[in-house]
Amino acid sequence: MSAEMEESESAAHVLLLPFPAQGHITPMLSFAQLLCHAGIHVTFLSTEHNHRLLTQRRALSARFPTLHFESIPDGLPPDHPRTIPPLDDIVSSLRSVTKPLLRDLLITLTKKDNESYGATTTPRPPLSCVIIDGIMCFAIDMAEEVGIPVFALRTVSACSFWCYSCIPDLIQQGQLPFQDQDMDHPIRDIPGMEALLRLRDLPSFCRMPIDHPSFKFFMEQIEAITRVSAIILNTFDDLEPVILSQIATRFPKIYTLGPFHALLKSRVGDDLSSSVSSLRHEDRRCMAWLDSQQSGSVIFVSFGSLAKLSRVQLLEFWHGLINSGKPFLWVVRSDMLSSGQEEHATPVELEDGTKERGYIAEWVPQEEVLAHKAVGGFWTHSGWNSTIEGIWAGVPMLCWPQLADQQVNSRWVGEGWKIGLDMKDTCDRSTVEKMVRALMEEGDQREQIFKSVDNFAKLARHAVSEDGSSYKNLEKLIEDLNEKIVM
Ligand SMILES: O=c1ccn([C@@H]2O[C@H](COP(=O)(O)OP(=O)(O)O[C@H]3O[C@H](CO)[C@@H](O)[C@H](O)[C@H]3O)[C@@H](O)[C@H]2O)c(=O)[nH]1
Ligand SMILES: C[C@H]1CC[C@@H]2C(C(=O)O)=CO[C@@H](O)[C@@H]21
Repeated sequence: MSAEMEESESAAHVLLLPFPAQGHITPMLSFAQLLCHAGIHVTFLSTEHNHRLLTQRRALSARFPTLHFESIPDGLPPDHPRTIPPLDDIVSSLRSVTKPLLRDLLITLTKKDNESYGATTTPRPPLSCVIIDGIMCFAIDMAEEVGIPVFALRTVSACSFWCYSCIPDLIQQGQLPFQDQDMDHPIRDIPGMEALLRLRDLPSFCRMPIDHPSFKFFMEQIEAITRVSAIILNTFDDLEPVILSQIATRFPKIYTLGPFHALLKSRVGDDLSSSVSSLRHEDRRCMAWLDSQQSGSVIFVSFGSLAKLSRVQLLEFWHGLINSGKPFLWVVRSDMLSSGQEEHATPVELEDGTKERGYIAEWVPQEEVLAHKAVGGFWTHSGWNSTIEGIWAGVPMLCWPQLADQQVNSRWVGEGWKIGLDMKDTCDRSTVEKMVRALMEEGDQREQIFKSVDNFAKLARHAVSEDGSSYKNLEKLIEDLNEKIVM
């Protein structure tokens, strides 16, 4: 046996299982690169559909020889739109089709002579750990059956994760479900955020009846994740210290490694493209448009990869933006309009206002956009990746949350960290105009927000530096994974 082989057999081999959506694949792939950079073998298991869309995977494997991409069917027919929500189709096919196939794969990968498995050429040591997305808990059964330790990477903020974890308590106390109640009613019983949340700030599924399949899905995940050996979070200690200590009362092992994209740059180097995990084609011409704008003048508008707008909402947002008089770069995905909402002619004042001071793109290199000096504000749906990217870039945020954790994040942005304004549950053009002006125009409010986000941006830089918490936690995780090798 060659020396290289011996070395590779003594390394850890981890299987990563992301939930099949952009906001979950991006952090999982950054995490994969961090592990590979430390010499750990990673099998990155995507659904066949997303595997095909990850066009940069060959370049990534060339850069990280211990990164192995594999794919598995999601069980949906080829012509299924795979839009989420709704969750029902994907969740039930993952359980019925993917789960048994995963079991077979785990059995194969844990064998000592699995080197020839799959299309990759670099040999892999036997699998020693599975790290699932924290909402792919069906995989815990399979890993337990095969006898491999399971960790969970939760792609939401610590505050959202904690809030989810406390939902069974709120149900037991009779605070949930709620009906016809004042949405500003305070929720006082989530330890660590006693005076902060109102009913409207709870995860969006709390607005559903508790027998709704999506509510049940989240409850199952909340329960199942308590079985994993460790939790990995894309946050940093100085951002959510109180909440992290609350989480530690229920989850004894937590690794906070965020912001992942920044830790990756700090560990691996600055030449990494932030777009390697993109499932969509990016319109890079927006960068030249930004170059032509004044410093701090542009509001960047992006609602992530899943949010849907009705035509009425889209028009209200558009009117509000135009009426604010601010230059804007807006990501309008072709699948963003809710189905059943036909296209109509666009009002001429919107066409003209956009030509004058707007740029609409299908998808952009968001991290680069946020780092551009022309960008002075970020109107976001408060997805966690966008929020932590916004914090890293030190850009004040305007929040319009829609789904799941976004309701919690936006409350923390507005009232917890005071790094932005929360516009949840409203979308009329005059509110939009007022909020955009408040975010972008000089004044006490903007100054306070800017100071606060700048402070967190500095703390984030410290976290990923050599003596920072995320950097050190990664070292600890690598050490722990290397100790878990099944020989
Ligand atoms: O034009 C764009 C728009 C977005 N992005 C990137 O796409 C990701 C979007 O992630 P996120 O902001 O978290 O939004 P979603 O795609 O909506 O993510 C889902 O997954 C997240 C992680 O679990 C949750 O926090 C969100 O609520 C959930 O909707 C980010 O990395 C963005 O940089 C681009 O690169 N270009
Ligand atoms: C479509 C949603 C299912 C749960 C995911 C989520 C989470 O709590 O992890 C947040 O928003 C969406 O990405 C997912």
